[in-house]
Amino acid sequence: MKQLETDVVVIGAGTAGLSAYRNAKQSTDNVLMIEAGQYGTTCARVGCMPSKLLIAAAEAAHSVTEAPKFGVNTTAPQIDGKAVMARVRSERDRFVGFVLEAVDELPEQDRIKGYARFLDANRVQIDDHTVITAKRFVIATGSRPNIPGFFQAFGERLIINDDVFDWQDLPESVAVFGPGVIGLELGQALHRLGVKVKLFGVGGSIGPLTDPQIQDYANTVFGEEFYVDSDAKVSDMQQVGDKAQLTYIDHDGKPQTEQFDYVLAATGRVPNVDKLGLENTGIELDERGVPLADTHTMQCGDSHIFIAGDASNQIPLLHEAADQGTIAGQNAGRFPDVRNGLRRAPIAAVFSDPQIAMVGESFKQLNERYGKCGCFAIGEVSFENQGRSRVMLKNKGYMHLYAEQGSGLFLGAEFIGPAAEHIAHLLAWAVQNKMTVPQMLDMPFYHPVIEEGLRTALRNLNARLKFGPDIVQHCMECGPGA
Ligand SMILES: Cc1cc2nc3c(=O)[nH]c(=O)nc-3n(C[C@H](O)[C@H](O)[C@H](O)COP(=O)(O)OP(=O)(O)OC[C@H]3O[C@@H](n4cnc5c(N)ncnc54)[C@H](O)[C@@H]3O)c2cc1C
Ligand SMILES: NC(=O)c1ccc[n+]([C@@H]2O[C@H](COP(=O)([O-])OP(=O)(O)OC[C@H]3O[C@@H](n4cnc5c(N)ncnc54)[C@H](O)[C@@H]3O)[C@@H](O)[C@H]2O)c1
Repeated sequence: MKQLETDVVVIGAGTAGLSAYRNAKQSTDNVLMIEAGQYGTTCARVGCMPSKLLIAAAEAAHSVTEAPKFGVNTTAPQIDGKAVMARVRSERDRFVGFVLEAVDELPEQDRIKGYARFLDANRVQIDDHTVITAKRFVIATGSRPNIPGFFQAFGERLIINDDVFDWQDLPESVAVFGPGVIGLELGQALHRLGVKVKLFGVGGSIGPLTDPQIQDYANTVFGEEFYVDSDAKVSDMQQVGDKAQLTYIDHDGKPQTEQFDYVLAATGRVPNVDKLGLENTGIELDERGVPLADTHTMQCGDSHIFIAGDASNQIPLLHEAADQGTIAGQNAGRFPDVRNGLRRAPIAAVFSDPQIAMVGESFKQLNERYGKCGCFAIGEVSFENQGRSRVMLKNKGYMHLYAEQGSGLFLGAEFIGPAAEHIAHLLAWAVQNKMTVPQMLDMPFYHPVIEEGLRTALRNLNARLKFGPDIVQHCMECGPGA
């Protein structure tokens, strides 16, 4: 067994780990980064980027399908599944290539391949070849799909997102379990690419939404386009030959038995912390075995161990992994001088159509914080008659904005609608700058743009905060259709 000594060990070379490594190096040269799997990051290999590539192909197909509604007649789109998947894979490989180039540029002696496991609070063993003694650690081991055991009945017909992006061709049919972020994005994209898709959930939730009214709207909109049952009753799961078979109760209450080429499990993700030997470190874990870490320093208790990215189970998104990696890496590098890092306003977007976005505090978080004191107001707008959205035939959507009574402080938003990824940025910047609703209404709004819908919701919110009059229907100074 090889023995090494160093100042900082970073476990995991994903987005959080790479960022932690770079930042720790600013304080000490002695940093080792351990990677058990392939370099290239989850985001580039099997996450953000290939999913958006598949969605882009689906959008291209959908715009052809929609063209006759503008008087532009076309034949139905001819989808070449092999070509779709070839582009997904080749562009994905390009993105992965950039990461690999960056990793290659790091000093070879700093990179160790193998699975790291804590022997005690200052030693990790890598596979069966190396033991490293270190003064500080950053855990950046990411997450993996959480697959309920009963799905094993589908045998090799059961797949996860990783498998989709290695397809050589599109299948004929897929049952997707989990109408969360991954299930919605991939399920709708596959449907638009001509794959027969049925999307099953539990408990009625859809996407990351917590506001019941926006959830209902989302359930209706997606259900109008393809089969979505976010509170499904599914039984008799099994593999039959080369198909997955299941029985479900359809929207009319009738049992249906159906076969699919694949069952895609998109039922949430769990942090990769269970096989790390954390019990040997003495740090405090929550009920799910995840280290309790300060959200501003990423420090586990008052220990010399830091955590970042999906492993922390805080906010499993790419930009959060990068930020947490920066904070954890800086603090591990200069420990015991531990400092608070920048945590930005929460923002999340789902690349479905219509898109979904969450900004600041969610409806659920606000209710937990304020209880039933009536201390926050909700402003709303429907995008169904919003001018620019109707022009583009993108007029499906509903928005809720939240602000504090008395101060008018803008707190957050949940919405589904056109260009939600962009509007979410305006709103997140407003949250981070601690803007009030009147201040947001002082900002410029062009015409005709989707943001005019946001202005209507802000005006409605302003009135409900008792800061101004209710919105005027068909407001003339707003421009036609605003
Ligand atoms: C399908 C999908 C789509 C997504 N789309 C988006 C999106 O559009 N926008 C967005 O913001 N986020 C998206 N995400 C989430 C985003 O990909 C993750 O939040 C982010 O990649 C997490 O980065 P990380 O560094 O924590 O983990 P990873 O990049 O997974 O890195 C963890 C690394 O640790 C290694 N490792 C694990 N255990 C050990 C060990 N014991 N020893 C050594 N190495 C180990 C792993 O091999 C891995 O390389 C998506 C995720 C998925 C699955
Ligand atoms: N656009 C993005 O930013 C993006 C895209 C994809 C993934 N992600 C990240 O990845 C994370 C994981 O995504 P995810 O979609 O796997 O998780 P998720 O938590 O968003 O959704 C899981 C869904 O599965 C459902 N579910 C659980 N058990 C089920 C069962 N037995 N049968 C049917 N449904 C079941 C849940 O009710 C929920 O709707 C997300 O939280 C997000 O942070 C982000």
